[in-house]
Amino acid sequence: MKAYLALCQRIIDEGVWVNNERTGKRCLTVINAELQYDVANQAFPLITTRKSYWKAAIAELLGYIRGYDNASDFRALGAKTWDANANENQAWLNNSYRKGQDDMGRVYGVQGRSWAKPDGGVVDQLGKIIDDLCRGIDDRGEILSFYNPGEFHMGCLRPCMHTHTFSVLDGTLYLTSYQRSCDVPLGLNFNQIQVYTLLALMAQITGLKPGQAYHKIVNAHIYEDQLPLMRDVQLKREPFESPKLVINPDIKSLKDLETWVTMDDFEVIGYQHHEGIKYPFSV
Ligand SMILES: Nc1nc(=O)c2c([nH]1)NC[C@@H]1CN(c3ccc(C(=O)N[C@@H](CCC(=O)O)C(=O)O)cc3)CN21
Ligand SMILES: O=c1ccn([C@H]2C[C@H](O)[C@@H](COP(=O)(O)O)O2)c(=O)[nH]1
Repeated sequence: MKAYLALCQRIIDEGVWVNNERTGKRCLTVINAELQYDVANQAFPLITTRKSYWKAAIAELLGYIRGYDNASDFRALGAKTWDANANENQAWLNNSYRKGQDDMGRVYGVQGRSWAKPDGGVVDQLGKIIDDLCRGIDDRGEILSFYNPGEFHMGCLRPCMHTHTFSVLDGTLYLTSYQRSCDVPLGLNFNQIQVYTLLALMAQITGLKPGQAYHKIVNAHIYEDQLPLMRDVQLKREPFESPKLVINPDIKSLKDLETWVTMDDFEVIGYQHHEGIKYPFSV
């Protein structure tokens, strides 16, 4: 939580204004931020200086794991977060690849579970990683990449958190996650939860011990219409102690995650937080 607040303060102190053509807004921007989450010691990085909708963040992650390409599937799990990108962005609405209401196209989990091979067939990147890790194998290429430039034109948004690399050392699983673009007030609140939970879940289903999760961000920004709320409200508050995330221990495989897991299988204990803040969202 301290690292999150330090990044917000750094953007305010050192950020440079950048015009963003896609959203038509200006962003106060810094380059390069590195966060680390201690999954081994269950230090769940949940924001406490405002109410965080952590279940929606985990629902989003579960949707990526399942390879969802439709905002209605995310809604059914408990995340409304893809509604706007699927249905309100004019460039995507005009795109001939869009298959109708709620379609997100070939984004995130679609690439993670069924990356199209040039000679036909698909690659299930996540399935391969889990098979390897279950056998204690780290081939130094346990990489889950959503970043497929050849198919950007077939999706509503390029992935922001685009690559997750898993590593095993002495029976302990590590995760390094890379993010090219980060909406710090809204997106990072979710992305921190997702990086932590992805490592915790992968360790649980592969029988490895969870270690550290390293989160590397390139462009970290605050949109101009979010700045007053961040500077004058959220950053004036004192953080509370980190809560704990409890994951149902019956989740033991990728199949479990794909079939019966719901948000009821996740619980947060001891979440003390300040009042909610509604940040503007840019489509
Ligand atoms: N501009 C922008 N920022 C993002 O963070 C973002 C995108 N676009 N597009 C793709 C996904 C969708 N994500 C989102 C979308 C919405 C919220 C959001 O509105 N969060 C609110 C309420 C959440 C709820 O009620 O469930 C929040 O206060 O955190 C968060 C992340 C992250 N991504
Ligand atoms: O997981 C996510 C997904 C998206 N974001 C933010 C980062 C940017 O503000 C927008 C994406 O815009 P681009 O023009 O494609 O960079 O969404 C995030 O923070 N986390």
